[in-house]
Amino acid sequence: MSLTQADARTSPGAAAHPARHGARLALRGVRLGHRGNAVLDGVDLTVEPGEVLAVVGPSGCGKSTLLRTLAGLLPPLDGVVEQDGAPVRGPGADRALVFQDDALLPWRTVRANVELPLAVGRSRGPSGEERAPRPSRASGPDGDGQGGDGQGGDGQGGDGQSGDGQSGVPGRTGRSPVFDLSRAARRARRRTAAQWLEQVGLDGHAHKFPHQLSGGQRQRVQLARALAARPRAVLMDEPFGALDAQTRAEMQDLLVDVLAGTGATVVFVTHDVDEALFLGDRVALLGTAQVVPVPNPRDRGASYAGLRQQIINSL
Ligand SMILES: Nc1ncnc2c1ncn2[C@@H]1O[C@H](COP(=O)(O)OP(=O)(O)OP(=O)(O)O)[C@@H](O)[C@H]1O
Repeated sequence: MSLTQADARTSPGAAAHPARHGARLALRGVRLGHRGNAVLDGVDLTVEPGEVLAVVGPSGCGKSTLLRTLAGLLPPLDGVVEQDGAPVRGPGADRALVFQDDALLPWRTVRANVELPLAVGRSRGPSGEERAPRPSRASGPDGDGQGGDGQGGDGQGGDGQSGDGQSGVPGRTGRSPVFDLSRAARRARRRTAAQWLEQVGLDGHAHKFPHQLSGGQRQRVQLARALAARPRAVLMDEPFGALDAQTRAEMQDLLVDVLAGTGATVVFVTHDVDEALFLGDRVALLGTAQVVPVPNPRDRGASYAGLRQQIINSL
């Protein structure tokens, strides 16, 4: 199974954001599975930067296993998993995961959930010291996502109600540069989260808790959280599988919108053939070890009777 270079016209945001490109993900001769039991063998698959690869296949064929292997959560039983030519040896902030299951932290507000990867992804210098956050760019969510990365320590409340959460940091009367940077970073995180929540149509919901949202709204929060830290790859495991048809279509459109400009590479597992044909530049059919290109990705007007049947036959 192999993928070749994606059509540049269909790479989401590639032209709009040439400096921030997606990761190239590759599986080379990979045998993957759980506890020594292979689910798929001899997998050779390359996902090009900025490409959306939809993955379909019969239940139990290994779609989630493939995604977890790409994420670095599951080591391959054999072969090599690479990101930009370097072996993937574990999970990384560069690769965000979005699941069907509600993976939001129920005790954190919507905004605190979106801030989470920014806080976790704090940057440290070679000797472990906190580093200054990079200056934020005011050009929208994509512009300053890293601005909030510089510092963590927002506590579990995560809503700015808690302290800086950094031991040994001087108080207000004795501010050190570290303290000031931390405050700036916290503001940047909050600003980034607010921008992403606006981007996914949830401004006004920032202070709610996940249980106060609908299923579609919770998926929007997951999307905002996944993209807030500007990952170079987004790995999505049936993210819209539990939604009704109309909400699902809205989420597909939203996904296309929010990916535009990020340049992120996307691997999108789905059971829905039409979803795969709408979102994917290509569709990987795990059941038959084929990868088929989609002529007009993300075009609601496109219809592919033959291709659709080929995919259905592979399931
Ligand atoms: N944690 C695990 N430990 C052992 N075996 C597992 C584990 N997770 C999945 N498997 C097995 O690996 C195989 C592939 O599972 P996987 O979840 O990747 O399939 P899938 O294609 O995503 O299925 P579905 O479409 O039903 O979600 C199955 O036989 C499953 O039983």
